Amino acid sequence: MKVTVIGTGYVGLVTGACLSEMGNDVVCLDVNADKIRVLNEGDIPIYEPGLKEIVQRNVGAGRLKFTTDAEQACSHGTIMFIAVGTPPDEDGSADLQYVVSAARDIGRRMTDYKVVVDKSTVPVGTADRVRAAILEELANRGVSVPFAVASNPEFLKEGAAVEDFMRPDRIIVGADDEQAIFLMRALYAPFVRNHDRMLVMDVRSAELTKYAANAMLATRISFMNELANLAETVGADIESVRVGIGSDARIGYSFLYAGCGYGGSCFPKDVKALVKTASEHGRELQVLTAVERANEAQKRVLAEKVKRRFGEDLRGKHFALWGLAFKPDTDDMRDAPSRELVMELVEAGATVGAHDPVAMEESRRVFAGLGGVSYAPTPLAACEGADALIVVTEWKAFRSPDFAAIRTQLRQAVIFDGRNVFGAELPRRHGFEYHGIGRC
Ligand SMILES: NC(=O)C1=CN([C@@H]2O[C@H](COP(=O)(O)OP(=O)(O)OC[C@H]3O[C@@H](n4cnc5c(N)ncnc54)[C@H](O)[C@@H]3O)[C@@H](O)[C@H]2O)C=CC1
Ligand SMILES: O=C(O)[C@H]1O[C@H](OP(=O)(O)OP(=O)(O)OC[C@H]2O[C@@H](n3ccc(=O)[nH]c3=O)[C@H](O)[C@@H]2O)[C@H](O)[C@@H](O)[C@@H]1O
Repeated sequence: MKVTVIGTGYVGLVTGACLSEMGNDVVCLDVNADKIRVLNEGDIPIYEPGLKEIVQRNVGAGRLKFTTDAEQACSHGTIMFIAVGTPPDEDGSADLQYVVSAARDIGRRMTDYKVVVDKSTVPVGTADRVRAAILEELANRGVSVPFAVASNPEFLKEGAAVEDFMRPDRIIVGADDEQAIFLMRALYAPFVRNHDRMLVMDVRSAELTKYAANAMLATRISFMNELANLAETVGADIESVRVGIGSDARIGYSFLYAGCGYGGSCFPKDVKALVKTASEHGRELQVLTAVERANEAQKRVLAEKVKRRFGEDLRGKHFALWGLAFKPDTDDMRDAPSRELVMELVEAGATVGAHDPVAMEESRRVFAGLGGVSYAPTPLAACEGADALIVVTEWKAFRSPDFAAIRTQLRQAVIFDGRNVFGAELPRRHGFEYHGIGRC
């Protein structure tokens, strides 16, 4: 099938690459010429396990092309995915300017039937705005071309994006046009071969399903983080509590890890956007408002622990930081808890020596101009001369460290474990003072 993907970020690039891997003829469009140049040179602009190989294979096979030429891209696909960013506006609502601009790009050029698919995470009612923008452009041209607008939200996780796209739990399609539903079923059939996991529903329900999923996951995390803080106060261990409740099949184990707050480009912005959508319709989402507030507070927990231990004035103190990305297996630092932590430490006068397996380049960009942050080539090197080790991201490479070697590097044997990767016992046996999240 001929497919166009507008936007080659985490979602667009994975979508285009995986669809071409299944034999589709895909053209990916982006306004960012640097990204397209990198892609055309056979590299990928993000770190995502397994993606580069798929991109290279399908570019080589001629099934995957990258362009900045809207004319070429918009005349190509029968199915036109919109996978551009929907960042938070100042008031928390999703900024739809890129989605609408992509829709206009399509409307300005389409000459035959298209299924325009919202893959970006967009508030309820956006499909209507996309349809209106396309109709307006067609009217400007004085032509009438048939098209359908469908919603097909994406549920992939960064770091596991290819696996999630190739083996989805479900594929949600919101559409009311029979031809669009038929084409979407045909496109996704290879991804759900063993049993059909495509759920077709009305467009508004599909749009809301995406926010509901992210909001539910964020709620579980904030719930556990609040309980973790309580566990510390009452002398309980949140890890025991996690296993104790996760074993109830009605609850399950997923997304119950307490930590230093959820980050990334989606949970924070999507929770805010859903709260905003509700308020625009005169409704208050009390649970989600609290989820967001709890997460904001949780992102400060590590800095508070450090200050409780070393004092409010951190001048002359140096800290080793393991992990900058908002989660393992990505270089993405959007809304990462490390950002707030580094800012708070540096503002209090401390210096930071950081290590992350892939996000150090991104970090240099994020903290450009901020003094006091240096980078170490290995986790151990980051510990040299530090007053404590702080773990922010649970990369696998951090999970079984050589505690004896770390002790020789640190000035003081103190660990703050923002992701509970070590557990208390092992570091304590090595003579460390251990501060986890919700650990006794
Ligand atoms: N990052 C993730 O893990 C997931 C993201 N989403 C949603 O998918 C959407 C995209 O997210 P990301 O891929 O992370 O964003 P991103 O910021 O990585 O990529 C968006 C891309 O769209 C391009 N773009 C913007 N306007 C354009 C236009 N008019 N024409 C062509 N290209 C244009 C930008 O240059 C950029 O390369 C968002 O709505 C997000 O909430 C959904 C599921 C997972
Ligand atoms: O809409 C999106 O963009 C995506 O958002 C999340 O994916 P992602 O943000 O890539 O990563 P997650 O693995 O969900 O982690 C998000 C944050 O929650 C934190 N987290 C996760 C799980 C947990 O138990 N505890 C916890 O604190 C992580 O450390 C991370 O900061 C969802 O999991 C995806 O299904 C969704 O498609």
